[in-house]
Amino acid sequence: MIYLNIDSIQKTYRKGDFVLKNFSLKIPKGKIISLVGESGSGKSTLLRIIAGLENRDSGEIFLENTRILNPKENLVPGFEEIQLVFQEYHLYPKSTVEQNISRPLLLFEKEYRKARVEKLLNLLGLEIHRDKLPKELSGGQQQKVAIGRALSLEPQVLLLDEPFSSLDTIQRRELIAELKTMFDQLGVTVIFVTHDLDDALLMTDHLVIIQKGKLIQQGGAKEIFEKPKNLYAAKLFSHLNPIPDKTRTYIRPSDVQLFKTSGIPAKIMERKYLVHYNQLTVKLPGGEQWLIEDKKRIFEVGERVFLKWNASSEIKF
Ligand SMILES: Nc1ncnc2c1ncn2[C@@H]1O[C@H](COP(=O)(O)OP(=O)(O)OP(=O)(O)O)[C@@H](O)[C@H]1O
Repeated sequence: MIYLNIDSIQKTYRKGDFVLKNFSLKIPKGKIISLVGESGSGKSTLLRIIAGLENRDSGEIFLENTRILNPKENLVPGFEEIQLVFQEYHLYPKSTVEQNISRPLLLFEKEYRKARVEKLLNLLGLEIHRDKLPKELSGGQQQKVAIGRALSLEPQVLLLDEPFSSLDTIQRRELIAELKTMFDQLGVTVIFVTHDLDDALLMTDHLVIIQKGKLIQQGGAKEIFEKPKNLYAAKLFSHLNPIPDKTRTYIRPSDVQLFKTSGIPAKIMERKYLVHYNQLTVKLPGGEQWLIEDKKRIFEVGERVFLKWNASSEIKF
């Protein structure tokens, strides 16, 4: 059943310059999706519109049967049921972790407030930090507090706008894995915005790809990897080598095999030691440069190699 219904949203900041174009997305209750797109593609604008914090030019947002009002229609913009978390934590610097999380609950009964804060401290693994000030926490811990505060009001929808981009890779990956488990336990519906596909996939396998304000493709990661709708969606997953003499046809570096004796000849121009393979830049007879993966790490710069691939791995648009 559709829970969050984003229907034909259009948005311009300047006349004629569409930031969101006819954007529609239907999300079931409790689903976690990752919204992926490059900088400037309209992701933050979309989240602010969903949260009722930004006016849309046309289109509607419904949370079940409740229409999300534009800020201009609402005395106090925003909705308790939909919480937005940004990269900047905006914690109260002179309040402890516990106080930061319980702050939105000031008008609630003491018993409820206490129980809710305990639950979140526990779920977020922050009990031992409860009396610390934000400046005594790591970036990841501070972001957990911000998420705890956003969750204190028991929102139905949590919108995460690149909240982990200031953290280092290891911190970020651990936090995403932890939070994903927590979101599943709470049954909260989540839209996670990122431009990093690895982060997106750690959170969920369900991707929504946005390009220049338009929804390009959505679905499971495997499905999009195997059948990308356009070059942009395909390139999110890996580099693409254009196949000479075949228009708009590409091959992924991971799908090219390297041989010492037969295949398409190429010369190794550059070699980079990456975590899982050596990345080779090779030059084809026509002068095209391709990226190739040498998984056995056996080829040297200057050597000649021969390339082969399965026609079924070619990607055509
Ligand atoms: N308040 C604003 N006034 C005018 N233009 C804006 C405003 N906010 C965003 N824009 C423009 O709208 C476009 C989309 O911006 P938005 O921040 O939504 O993209 P994004 O995908 O979230 O980018 P990023 O990943 O860099 O945060 C950009 O061209 C941006 O310059």
